[in-house]
This record gives sequence, C-alpha cells and structure tokens, in this order.
Amino acid sequence: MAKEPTPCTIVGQGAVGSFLTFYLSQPSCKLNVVTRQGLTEVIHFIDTQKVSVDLHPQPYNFDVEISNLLLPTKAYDIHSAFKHLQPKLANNANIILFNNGMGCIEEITPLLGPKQRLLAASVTHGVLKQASNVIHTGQGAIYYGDVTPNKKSDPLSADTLADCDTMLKHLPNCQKVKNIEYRLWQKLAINACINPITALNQQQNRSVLDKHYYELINDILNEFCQITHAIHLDFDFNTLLSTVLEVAKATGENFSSMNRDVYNKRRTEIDYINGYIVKKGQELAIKTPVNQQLVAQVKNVENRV
Ligand SMILES: NC(=O)C1=CN([C@@H]2O[C@H](COP(=O)(O)OP(=O)(O)OC[C@H]3O[C@@H](n4cnc5c(N)ncnc54)[C@H](OP(=O)(O)O)[C@@H]3O)[C@@H](O)[C@H]2O)C=CC1
Ligand SMILES: CC(C)(CO)C(=O)C(=O)O
Repeated sequence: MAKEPTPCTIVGQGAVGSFLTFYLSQPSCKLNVVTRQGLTEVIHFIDTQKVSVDLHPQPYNFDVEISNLLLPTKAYDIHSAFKHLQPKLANNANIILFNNGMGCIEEITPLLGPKQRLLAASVTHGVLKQASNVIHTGQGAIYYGDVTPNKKSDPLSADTLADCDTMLKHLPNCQKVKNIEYRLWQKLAINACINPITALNQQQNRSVLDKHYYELINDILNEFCQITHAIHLDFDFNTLLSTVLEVAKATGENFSSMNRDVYNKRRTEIDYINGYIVKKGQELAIKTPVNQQLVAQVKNVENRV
C-alpha cells in the first residue's frame, strides 16, 4: 500500500517559510501554510539557478491535526506562534525551530507534551523576500538536531520522527547532526559579531573585516567564550574568530538581517542574539559589558523609529 504523504505545517510566508514551502512541495509531503491573516499569497520563488516558480500554498485548514510544525519566524514570534497552534498539535508532534539567535528552546520546552519532540535548525542559506518575490540568494546548509530534554522512547514518536527526517531530506544541504547545540552556539557567535556591527553602522557584512572593529569583535567573542566554557562547550577563541571573519568575507556583499531590520524600521532579534549572551552571563555570574552595550545601542536605534 502506498504511504500517505507526510503532513507538514509551515508558519508564515516570510523568506525562510517560502524557501521551506518551495523545497517541500513534493508528492510525499502534504503542506499546510499558516498566515496571521488566514489567507495565503502567491509567492514568486527564484532558486539559486535563477529558475522561478509560483507557489500557491493552500490556506491553513484548522481541522487538521499537526504532526510536523515548522516554525521559520523571527525568534520573538516563535512563542506566540507556537501557543496559537498548540491546541492542534498531535500528541507525538515534531516541532522544528528555524530561527536565528537562541532562547526559543527554553521558551518552548516547558510547553511540550510528554511525547512531543523539539528540533532546532541552524540555517546558513541566504533567502531574501521583497514584496511577493522570494529569492534563494546564497547556497548554504541546514543542520538540525533533536533538542528535546528527557526524551522518552515511544514507538509512535519514533515513527513520526523518522517520517520528519525523510521529509527534511528534500531541503538543500540538510543534515541531521548530534552536536546541534554546538552549531547553534557557533551561529550565535557569528550573528553576535556581524549583526549589531552592520546594523549600527548600516554597512555590508564585509565591513566587519575592517581593522577598526577588531577590538570590538575580540571583546564580543571573549565574553562568548567565557560563557561557553562555563557550560562545558569548548570553543577555541582563534578558530571562532576565523569563522566569524570567513563568514563576513563570504557574505561580504550582503546586508545582515539586523542591518535590514534597522533599515526597514522593524524590530530586530537583538534580544535573542547579544541579549542571549547577556542573559546567560547573568545566570552564570559572568560579566558581559560589551554585549550589554551593543544590546542597548541596537535598542536605542529601534526605539528611534
Ligand atoms: N532570510 C534568511 O536568509 C535567513 C533567516 N534566518 C532566520 O530565520 C528566521 C526567519 O527569517 P525570515 O524568513 O528572513 O523572516 P521574515 O520576516 O521574512 O518571515 C517571518 C514570517 O513569519 C510570519 N509569522 C510570524 N508569526 C506568525 C504567526 N503567529 N502566524 C503566522 N505567521 C507568522 C511573519 O508574518 P507577518 O508578515 O504577518 O509578520 C513573516 O511572514 C529569523 O530568525 C532569521 O534570522 C536564518 C538564516 C537565513
Ligand atoms: C550569517 C549572517 C550574518 C549573514 O548575513 C546572518 O545570519 C544574518 O544576516 O542574520
């Protein structure tokens, strides 16, 4: 007997949400797209080969139980989007976070049912949304892993998780990894350096390579490494510094997401990026004055708009 398509609910038609909709539009997946207004828009999606396709996702059907919930929203919207859809989640649902920054795992974990699984992804693809056009601007990768605390083995949960893993194989360069925590912290370090610098100075990512910012980057990463050391995650300072500079170079022509948020007078994800380093510092009694200062500066710019 042919296998039923895997049901998959995607929240929002933003850049990453449309990217997921494009790559998961497969006969083996049954997509449901949730928007705040209830109506879906036609998205003109352009892939890295410049091939364009119009996406006509079905509006969300509230009668459907959610087995796989994909949350590609800004970090500050994850909690409310989850709460809104929580009543529709299957007992053994998989919930997958695609946001930048950290802190959402802590927000969602207490809300999980005993058989629900929480997965987190680190995305390095570049995707740009301009009006109804979504462009896959840069080929990157997706690393994801299970971050459910105190997992209990359950045959039904294991089956839905296996279906979810099969479904996610349709995404470009998508790999399940055991060390997802390490990947998430590494991406946090990259964003903690590139995003506020490029947002406050309204410059492209390559500007981070300017000698002028070396001391600031050193200070951001120094505070970061004290925290990761305290939680027994080993990051070598020099390797991390090289990674940040390599990403700034490789994405040099781009404007970071925080740069665009400030430019477009939108809320930034600062609370979940440098703000998360500050929060962890407070919990661990580690001083983080440089990250604290950056949070204050970015919030100051946000409040001016
Ligand atoms: N774009 C990129 O290249 C990359 C982005 N990321 C990260 O991925 C995350 C998403 O980024 P991106 O796609 O660019 O952001 P966008 O702002 O383009 O998209 C977010 C979407 O989420 C929707 N949304 C929020 N809450 C709800 C809700 N409750 N119900 C329905 N829809 C909702 C928003 O809808 P509305 O329009 O109504 O506000 C919006 O369409 C961020 O954390 C970002 O940092 C990571 C790597 C690369
Ligand atoms: C890696 C980087 C900095 C690329 O622009 C990014 O993730 C962002 O802009 O948020």
